[in-house]
Amino acid sequence: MLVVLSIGGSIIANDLDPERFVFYKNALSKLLPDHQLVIVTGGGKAARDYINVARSVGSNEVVCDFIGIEITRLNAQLLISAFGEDAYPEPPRTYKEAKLALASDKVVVMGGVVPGQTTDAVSAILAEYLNADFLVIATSVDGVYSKDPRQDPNAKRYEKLSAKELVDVVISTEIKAGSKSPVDPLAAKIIERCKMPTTIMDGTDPGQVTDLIMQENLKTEPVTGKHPGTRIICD
Ligand SMILES: Nc1ncnc2c1ncn2[C@@H]1O[C@H](COP(=O)(O)OP(=O)(O)OP(=O)(O)O)[C@@H](O)[C@H]1O
Ligand SMILES: O=c1ccn([C@@H]2O[C@H](COP(=O)(O)O)[C@@H](O)[C@H]2O)c(=O)[nH]1
Repeated sequence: MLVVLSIGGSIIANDLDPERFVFYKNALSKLLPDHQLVIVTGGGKAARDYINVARSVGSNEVVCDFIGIEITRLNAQLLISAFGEDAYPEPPRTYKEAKLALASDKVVVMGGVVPGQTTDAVSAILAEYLNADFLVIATSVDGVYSKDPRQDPNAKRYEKLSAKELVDVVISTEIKAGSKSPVDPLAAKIIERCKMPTTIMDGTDPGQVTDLIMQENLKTEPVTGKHPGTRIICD
């Protein structure tokens, strides 16, 4: 099964703890015999810090985005280092490079591609382009809520959403370098158009991410009977 996994920078790189990269690599390595993996890493705190400085000194949003992209690529390089020989040695800079890299049968890890989007959109576009079987967005929140749960304690968490409903929830997200959202609007629109089976979940425990991918592959139900995160239903 070909899986595209977006790992939020907030999950893997917020405090730049090397253990987080090794923790993720160890968990995901269990998938390698049966899965092809393309991983897209986000920028996390470092990206937001750099973007804030750039904005403060007068950079426009495109320049801020380019700076964010560089940080996401640095995080990709750290994860590549953790995977060692199992990973393609460089983060691809384009979608086409990613497809070529995948032919190596190694784990492909990359960051951002072009301004005006986030790494969520990169992962959704890659999933469509590569005809992936499953897209997982591992982020810092346990699913999609009716509103930002950090701003509104009454926000409702969705276990399932149609792709159209996902678009409606995230469409008002600001298109601004460093913006916070479980998925950006472009990613949601791409998931809708290509009907990509997708789960958006808390990525704090990479073991849960790995378990979910194995269950998806075997078409089995979780032992607990409860699916993690929010499942996007595409019909
Ligand atoms: N409708 C919503 N449902 C869930 N979370 C939301 C919603 N709207 C905004 N958020 C916020 O989005 C945040 C997740 O986005 P964030 O950009 O931090 O994640 P990431 O992609 O994992 O990391 P990074 O952007 O650093 O790579 C949550 O902490 C939450 O506060
Ligand atoms: O394709 C891309 C990917 C990222 N960016 C910019 O980088 C930051 C950090 O990425 P996250 O996915 O949010 O962690 C993002 O906010 C954008 O400013 C980009 O422009 N293009």
